[in-house]
Amino acid sequence: MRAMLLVNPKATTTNARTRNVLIRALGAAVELSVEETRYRGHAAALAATARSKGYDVVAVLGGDGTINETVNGLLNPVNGDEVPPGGDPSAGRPALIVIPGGSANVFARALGLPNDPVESTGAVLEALREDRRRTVGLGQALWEGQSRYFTFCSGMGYDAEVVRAVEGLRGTGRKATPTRYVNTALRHYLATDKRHPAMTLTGPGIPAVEGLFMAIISNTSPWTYVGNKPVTPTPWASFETGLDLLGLRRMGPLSIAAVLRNILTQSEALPSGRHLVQLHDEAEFTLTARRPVAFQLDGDYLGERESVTFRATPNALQVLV
Ligand SMILES: Nc1ncnc2c1ncn2[C@@H]1O[C@H](COP(=O)(O)OP(=O)(O)OP(=O)(O)O)[C@@H](O)[C@H]1O
Repeated sequence: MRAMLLVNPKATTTNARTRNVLIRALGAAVELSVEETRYRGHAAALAATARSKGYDVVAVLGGDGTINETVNGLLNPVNGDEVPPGGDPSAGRPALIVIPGGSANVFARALGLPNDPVESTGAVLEALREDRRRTVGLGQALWEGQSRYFTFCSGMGYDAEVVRAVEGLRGTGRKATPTRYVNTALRHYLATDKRHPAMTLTGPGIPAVEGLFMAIISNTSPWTYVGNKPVTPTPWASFETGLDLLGLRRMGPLSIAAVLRNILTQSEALPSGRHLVQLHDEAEFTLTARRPVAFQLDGDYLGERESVTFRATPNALQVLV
């Protein structure tokens, strides 16, 4: 079995020691080549190369950003590999292995891996030995002629504004800790527009909903973690179903407090409230906005957008887990 290991040396919790442990362990199990990512977007290019060269596995040591790039590289179409009708699209792509080396590691943890690179290495070695694969669906966001896949979530509105603010802080050298996210979210709540909702939700077979301030789009649950605590605004979302959505039509302190109480304390029940909009297991929907609204995907800020379509991509990848 041929595997390419992609290491982001700049990811928050990746260091030379875990990198070496992983290289030794994986190298004993498969024919391994190792690549370090050198710049933003490099993981996507390397993963696309691994796919076109017929590698069986692409392993990633890094955070959710590097995993997102890798997945997008793996899903790039390669000439002549169209899936026959009824075929399994995941079968023609290298399988994915993830080892958490970032700050939040939501994708790895949502797959059930321990949030520790050495322990996760043990778990994926066992999966390799037993050829234990899970086929997962992905989300896809499409806007202005562009598209990008996401592994766990996307969002428009307040949560994307918080992602943008944290990215700004990281640009000044500060790390993205859970405390920094929470503090930034609290501070930014005072600044965000709580009076003029901009978004409308539409989709095939979905009654149009106007007046949304923010929307969380999920491909799995949890949406994120605060430390070890899962945060579950869309508790029914899963890698095996279509996309879920939680939209907010009010941003007042009481409405927000009720949502926070729900999503921090309940893990299985849907958040309740008349100001909430919920979708479960949908194939496609679109958010349009009457002014540009902040947009994020797998925790990566992608600018302000006026219309984004979200689409489920079933059976996109096999993950060794
Ligand atoms: N050598 C590099 N120098 C600078 N940036 C890099 C390099 N390699 C990859 N990147 C970029 O770093 C970004 C963040 O990396 P990654 O997601 O792996 O770690 P993280 O930010 O610590 O984790 P998380 O996404 O969980 O917060 C990625 O989007 C990737 O494009």
